[in-house]
Amino acid sequence: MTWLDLPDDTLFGLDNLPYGLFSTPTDSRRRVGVAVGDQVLDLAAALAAVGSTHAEVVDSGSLDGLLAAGRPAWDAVRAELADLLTDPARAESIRPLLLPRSGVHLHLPFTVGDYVDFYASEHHATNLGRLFRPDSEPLMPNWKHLPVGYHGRGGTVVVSGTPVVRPCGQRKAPDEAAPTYGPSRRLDIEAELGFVVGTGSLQGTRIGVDDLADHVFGAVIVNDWSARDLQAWEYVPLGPHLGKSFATSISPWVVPLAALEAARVPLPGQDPEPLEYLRGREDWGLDVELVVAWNGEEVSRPPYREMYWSPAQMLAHLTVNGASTRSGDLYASGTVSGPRREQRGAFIELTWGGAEPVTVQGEQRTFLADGDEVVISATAPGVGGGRIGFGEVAGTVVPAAP
Ligand SMILES: O=C(O)/C=C/C(=O)CC(=O)CC(=O)O
Ligand SMILES: [Ca+2]
Ligand SMILES: [Mg+2]
Repeated sequence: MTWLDLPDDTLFGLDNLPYGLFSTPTDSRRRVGVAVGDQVLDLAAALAAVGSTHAEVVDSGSLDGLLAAGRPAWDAVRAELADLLTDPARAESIRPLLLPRSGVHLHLPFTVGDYVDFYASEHHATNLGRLFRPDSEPLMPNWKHLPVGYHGRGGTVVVSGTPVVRPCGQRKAPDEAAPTYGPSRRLDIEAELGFVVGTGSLQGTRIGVDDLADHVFGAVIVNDWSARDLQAWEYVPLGPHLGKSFATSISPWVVPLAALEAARVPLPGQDPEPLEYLRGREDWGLDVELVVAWNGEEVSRPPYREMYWSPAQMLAHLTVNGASTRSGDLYASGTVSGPRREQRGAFIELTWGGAEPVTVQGEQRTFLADGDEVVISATAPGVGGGRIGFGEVAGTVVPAAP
């Protein structure tokens, strides 16, 4: 029991305790915070107040220090947090270190290293295959043998709330004779989960499929903004490039892996059986439900539990060739889509390439217009039987640069 006055149905109870980076209007220092109820706890100050040896590691102006500190430190800090929020003797010293969340500004919580995006939803991959390659089998022959992915652009990962400038580039519709240059006419979203690497791995080594917990610190919601017209023209034969590299938004709270234990579910099933290096004890999926709101109206609920490849398989595959990983690396699942239309995590699927508009605030819509706002939120079962929240990742489209 906590001495805090938390509503029973809070998505930010003691079973969650996600980490972020905040400043306030009167104090511009960037401080690591922990979301609890509708408040944020100044973590370094709280750990210092209880004489924790970990106070310094979280006092570096970002989550970088804690990420690099490794699993024993992550577990210890979480245990200390649970202790100081439940021990009534701590209430007096900790209470002043809690601020209303509504009054703080949230920043990109860690320095993003390398960014990889997978393609782990069978439903999404099948839909996109049909839309992009109508004359071929929707799934390529490799798709059920390895988690398909590509290396993205870590430097353009931004925190929720950052405006997204409509990208320009080469576009060529199938009925056009030649490409033209200009603002994307088919700007889209991709609702995904992202996994944050805390402890990296050396070049020439690999991370085993059972070793996820030694490396992954936690998870965020990702919106992988995608310009479908740029993508369709540029992607053969090397894959996603400028159509996806202009902005990728993440939610400001990193939900620790420990908070997701009650959300673990078996994978929907893999056939054929994957190769040995992709088979392990950690082959769980996650029962995370995403909600996509377009200009304030819910348009879809992508279910993460439907994902074909597990977070552990994606990490094992990412390093199986000996590629190193670094603290702050981010790998995303790929668009989360379920079998039903209202479970699709990208508008290109939801509107079937623009042919079947959806009604948003009374208007028939296909791709994103300037001024549109997309908010993706997510929740999961919590350890205590309730639910935990990831918060949200929001972004508003602003007109292309002149
Ligand atoms: O199938 C294609 O050519 C394209 C696929 C995507 O755009 C999806 C992607 O970036 C990975 C994902 O988010 O699932
Ligand atoms: Ca993507
Ligand atoms: Mg709860």
